[in-house]
Amino acid sequence: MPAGETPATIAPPVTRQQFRDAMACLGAAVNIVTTDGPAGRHGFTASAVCSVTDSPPTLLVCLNKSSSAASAVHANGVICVNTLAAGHEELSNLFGGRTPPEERFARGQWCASATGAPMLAGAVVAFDCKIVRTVEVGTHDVLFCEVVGLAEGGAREGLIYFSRRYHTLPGAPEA
Ligand SMILES: NC(=O)c1ccc[n+]([C@@H]2O[C@H](COP(=O)([O-])OP(=O)(O)OC[C@H]3O[C@@H](n4cnc5c(N)ncnc54)[C@H](O)[C@@H]3O)[C@@H](O)[C@H]2O)c1
Ligand SMILES: Cc1cc2c(cc1C)N(C[C@H](O)[C@H](O)[C@H](O)COP(=O)(O)O)c1[nH]c(=O)[nH]c(=O)c1N2
Repeated sequence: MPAGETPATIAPPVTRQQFRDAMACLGAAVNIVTTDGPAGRHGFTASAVCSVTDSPPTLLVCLNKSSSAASAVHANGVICVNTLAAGHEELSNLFGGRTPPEERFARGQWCASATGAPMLAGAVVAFDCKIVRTVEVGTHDVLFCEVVGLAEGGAREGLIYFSRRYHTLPGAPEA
């Protein structure tokens, strides 16, 4: 559409495909959300991650209820949100579905965070969290997560998912 023209509107009801096509226009950081505990180790790729409040430090993660990671996440009650860096595209796809959990962790270097959830060496940042509330909305559970620990991985270039593709973000200049 040429700049300055009125955008074409879509009449209700908005279909799933129309919604997805529109959401593909929103760039987002890519994260691997991990868990460990009595229900075992698991993880999934998530772009639906957002800051909620800084007091107490809280973020939210939207988790598809049909994900193979869902039961472990709920039972363990802890997650680590590992924000991916440039070069992590393959790892993102590996955690993006249809691979058994242990095969996912065969790639990348992982250590246990304070909550026990796997933390990725080389992530841009990692948020170690306890799940404090869960709200079910449609196909997803919205996990409200209190951040109990942080690790800055030191990776310089970021990774973003936009228009169904990965893009690299340049890092901040050296101080
Ligand atoms: N929030 C999510 O659950 C979510 C987000 C991104 C991608 N994905 C999954 O990753 C795969 C590839 O996605 P893609 O971006 O290349 O193409 P796509 O056409 O499946 O999705 C486009 C955009 O729509 C949104 N979306 C996709 N599936 C969704 C869902 N089930 N619930 C809510 N929002 C959803 C996301 O913002 C996504 O980037 C698909 O299987 C998709 O379902 C899921
Ligand atoms: C870039 C990108 C972004 C997302 C995803 C995928 C990819 C490639 N997926 C899908 C999710 O990772 C996938 O469904 C899980 O790995 C579960 O798959 P299995 O049920 O284990 O096969 C995903 N799922 C989810 O529940 N919330 C999310 O925010 C996202 N975001």
